[in-house]
Amino acid sequence: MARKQKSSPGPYLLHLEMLPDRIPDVTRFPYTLPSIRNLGTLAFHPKVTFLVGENGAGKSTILEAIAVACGLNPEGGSRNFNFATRASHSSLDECVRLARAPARPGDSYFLRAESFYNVASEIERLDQGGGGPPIIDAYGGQSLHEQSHGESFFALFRYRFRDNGLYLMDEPEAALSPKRQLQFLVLLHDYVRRGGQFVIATHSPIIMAYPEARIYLLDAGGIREVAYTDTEHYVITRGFLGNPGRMLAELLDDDEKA
Ligand SMILES: Nc1ncnc2c1ncn2[C@@H]1O[C@H](COP(=O)(O)OP(=O)(O)OP(=O)(O)O)[C@@H](O)[C@H]1O
Repeated sequence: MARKQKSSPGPYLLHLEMLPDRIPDVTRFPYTLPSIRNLGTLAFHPKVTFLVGENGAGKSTILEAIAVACGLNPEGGSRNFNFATRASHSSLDECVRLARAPARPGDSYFLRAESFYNVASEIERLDQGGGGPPIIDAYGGQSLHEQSHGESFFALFRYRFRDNGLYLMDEPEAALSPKRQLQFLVLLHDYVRRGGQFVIATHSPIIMAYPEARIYLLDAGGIREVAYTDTEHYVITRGFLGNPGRMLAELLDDDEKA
């Protein structure tokens, strides 16, 4: 009988490489997106890789392809989840190659903020079936549906993640207050020290400040690495908070716009 390989600290993912020969139709989604057309090779940071960019730039599409290539459910969850509530995910996972390091993660999980509700429902459905310890115990024991959106996210980060884990997260900040986003950074740092590797799509200027990370910006030109202080998220937030009155006056000056 094959023995389960022991987990060891990351990194687990080295790079993602586009295989242009496998693209079925360059005129169709997702290959029309500049970030995907020009994906080339995306080298992961050994600890944390951030994907940032405007709404619709293709961050979720790329993260989903990484998740599926890792054997995770495109709608989110651990390897044990295989529910599907929507028709299909993109075919991008079939047109990329994921280069892996020799180390094996002891745990992997795909958090999609947009479908975390469905993950919570699936946990309840599986736990109603009985047999074995309740899955919800790994999330702190309290039904995720009976907690606020932010509390349930935080229960996942705090209780469910493990040492030597590979974690893919799509907008983990979606439900978190600024204070909880700071606490998220503390947890992130702890999991990184315990061997974890993360790939995170985010709009949060707080979360993307994590220092042991690489930031990739997806835009009309494709994908490129950027410094934290060069991101629009940092520049716009800093400009706004530095002088909200001035920026509001510029934005809301009806006379000038009319
Ligand atoms: N199944 C689909 N068919 C056609 N177009 C799609 C499909 N799914 C997503 N798109 C489009 O592809 C683009 C990229 O979507 P994606 O969700 O990857 O963006 P994103 O960078 O994660 O955006 P956001 O920051 O808003 O979450 C969007 O313009 C979206 O409308």
